[in-house]
Amino acid sequence: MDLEKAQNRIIDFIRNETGKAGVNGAVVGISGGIDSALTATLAVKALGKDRVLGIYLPESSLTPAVDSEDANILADWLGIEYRTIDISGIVSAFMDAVPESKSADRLTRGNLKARTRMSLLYFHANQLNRMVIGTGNKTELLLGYYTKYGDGGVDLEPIGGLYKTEVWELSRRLGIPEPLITKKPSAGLWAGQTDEAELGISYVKVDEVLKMLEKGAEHEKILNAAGISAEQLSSVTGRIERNKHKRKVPPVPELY
Ligand SMILES: Nc1ncnc2c1ncn2[C@@H]1O[C@H](COP(=O)(O)OP(=O)(O)OC[C@H]2O[C@@H]([n+]3cccc(C(=O)O)c3)[C@H](O)[C@@H]2O)[C@@H](O)[C@H]1O
Ligand SMILES: Nc1ncnc2c1ncn2[C@@H]1O[C@H](COP(=O)(O)OP(=O)(O)OP(=O)(O)O)[C@@H](O)[C@H]1O
Ligand SMILES: [Mg+2]
Repeated sequence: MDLEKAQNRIIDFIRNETGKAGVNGAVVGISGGIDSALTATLAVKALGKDRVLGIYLPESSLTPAVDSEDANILADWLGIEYRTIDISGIVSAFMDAVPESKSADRLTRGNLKARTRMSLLYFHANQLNRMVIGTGNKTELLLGYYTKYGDGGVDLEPIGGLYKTEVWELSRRLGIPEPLITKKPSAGLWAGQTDEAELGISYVKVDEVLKMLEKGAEHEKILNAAGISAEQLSSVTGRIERNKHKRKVPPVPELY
């Protein structure tokens, strides 16, 4: 990939889409992770620092302190307006109102957190006449590795054409502070969660696999070239298949 060209296209995309929508700017959830860091950086290049609001949305009992430091470092580096809203009280009020949620599995509870963050970002977008800028990369979008209407509930996906490994490359090129680039990717939905452990494969390998699948390569060839197990490959293809619905608008029955 020509990263210079990709960067310019993404910047134009953000400028054009927000311009067409007639909004005043962007709202981005800043987690201290690299996807949001790159997205916010490109949004600032497209719109200027005064039109990008970054919101850090920790859960006090769970989010590691390093995320707060990294989110702060990024916001300072970009010079954007930055707010912090703790989601713990909202999530626990939900749990109190829905008693069975306390015994729900960690995935169901985790998705609730992602959807709580989405609601807070849209609150600000509504108030300020801005768009919610998503941070999904191509790897996540292909795998459906995001919460439907949670972190997937956004107005634009500017880095949705970049594989995760390309997110790292472009981030280095733009001089994003290194600790955010080397940090292990995590959705932060439960204690100790990391993307690669949950997916059962590294991002380097999964990107290799996704690129080969995109070119229509045979599974046998992919197994040999990527050096992964048949179980890892079927887990990847299973995710793609299972999560196809996330990339469609909800179906409507034909009545005539
Ligand atoms: N065929 C179908 N057609 C239409 N809708 C269908 C469907 N199958 C399920 N559904 C709906 O989709 C729901 C399941 O999807 P969803 O609610 O998204 O839940 P699900 O895909 O099960 O879980 C989200 C995954 O994304 C990961 N995640 C979330 C957030 C952030 C990040 C990150 O990297 O930062 C990662 C998370 O760790 C988990 O692995 C079902 O409850 C149902 O409502
Ligand atoms: N604590 C948080 N504060 C604000 N936004 C958050 C928080 N956690 C998640 N989000 C939002 O959800 C998005 C999806 O999370 P995801 O983990 O995929 O991206 P990331 O944290 O930016 O990067 P990484 O994959 O390196 O962890 C984030 O980019 C961010 O917009
Ligand atoms: Mg993260």
